[in-house]
Amino acid sequence: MLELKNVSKSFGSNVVLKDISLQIDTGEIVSILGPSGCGKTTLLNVILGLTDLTSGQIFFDGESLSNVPMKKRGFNIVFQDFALFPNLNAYENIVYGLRNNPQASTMQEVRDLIDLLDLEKHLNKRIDELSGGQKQRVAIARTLVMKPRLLLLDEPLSALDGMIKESIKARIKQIARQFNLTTVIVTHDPEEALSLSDKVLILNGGLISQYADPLSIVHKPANTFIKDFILRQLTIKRDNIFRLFNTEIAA
Ligand SMILES: Nc1ncnc2c1ncn2[C@@H]1O[C@H](COP(=O)(O)OP(=O)(O)OP(=O)(O)O)[C@@H](O)[C@H]1O
Repeated sequence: MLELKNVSKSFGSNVVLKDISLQIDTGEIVSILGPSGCGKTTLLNVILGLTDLTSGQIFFDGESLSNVPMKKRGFNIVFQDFALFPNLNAYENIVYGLRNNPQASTMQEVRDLIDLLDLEKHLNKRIDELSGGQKQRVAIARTLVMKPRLLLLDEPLSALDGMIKESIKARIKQIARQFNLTTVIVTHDPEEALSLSDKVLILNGGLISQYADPLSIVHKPANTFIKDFILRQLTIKRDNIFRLFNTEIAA
């Protein structure tokens, strides 16, 4: 279980995270959702250990991470731009981390991941020969071979469209379930957050606006920000699609 207790973060006089307390159970998928600049990436970086806290504490399975540096946390992140090595092919990217840590995964486990992410036919391709969805799957495989205790994903779907997005969503869910892997995802898209996650953490101005399961957010919004910002986007989308499907074509 990941637990944040009264976490705050300031950059100079800019207070970006304000007294964030929450728990994420092992194996849960949690999305961090909110408008631009509300502190989503900062919260992800604070969990990862890339950014120091100003105050508060983070615990993982009861252990305080206050003095645990990023490399020793056993957490791993997939960055928004995938950060793949352009001079290596897809396979070399996937196994890159095993160079210094060969015991992290067996070759059979690597093969199983390649299979799970349907990457077999792309292994010899250069990174610039891969589509966005294929790059994303290589980036996820590269992270999973290291067997992270916690998987962090920064806007994993924002560069993808249509059915590719749906297929990556399904794979993220499958991975979290299969490996019982706690997964934290940053997104600015309410539909994505509510359809992908067990729980959604909605931030507004660095404060928790609501932290609940998707159905509670939709049916019991905690405040006007959730109603006016988050739910309004969804109802407009729903109504647009509903109108299209319910309008007859003139004969
Ligand atoms: N290293 C930094 N130094 C100074 N200020 C920073 C730093 N990182 C983030 N900030 C500030 O913290 C605030 C929150 O930024 P953050 O990137 O966490 O927001 P976000 O919700 O992820 O935004 P977006 O959706 O636009 O990526 C912003 O005002 C930003 O300018």
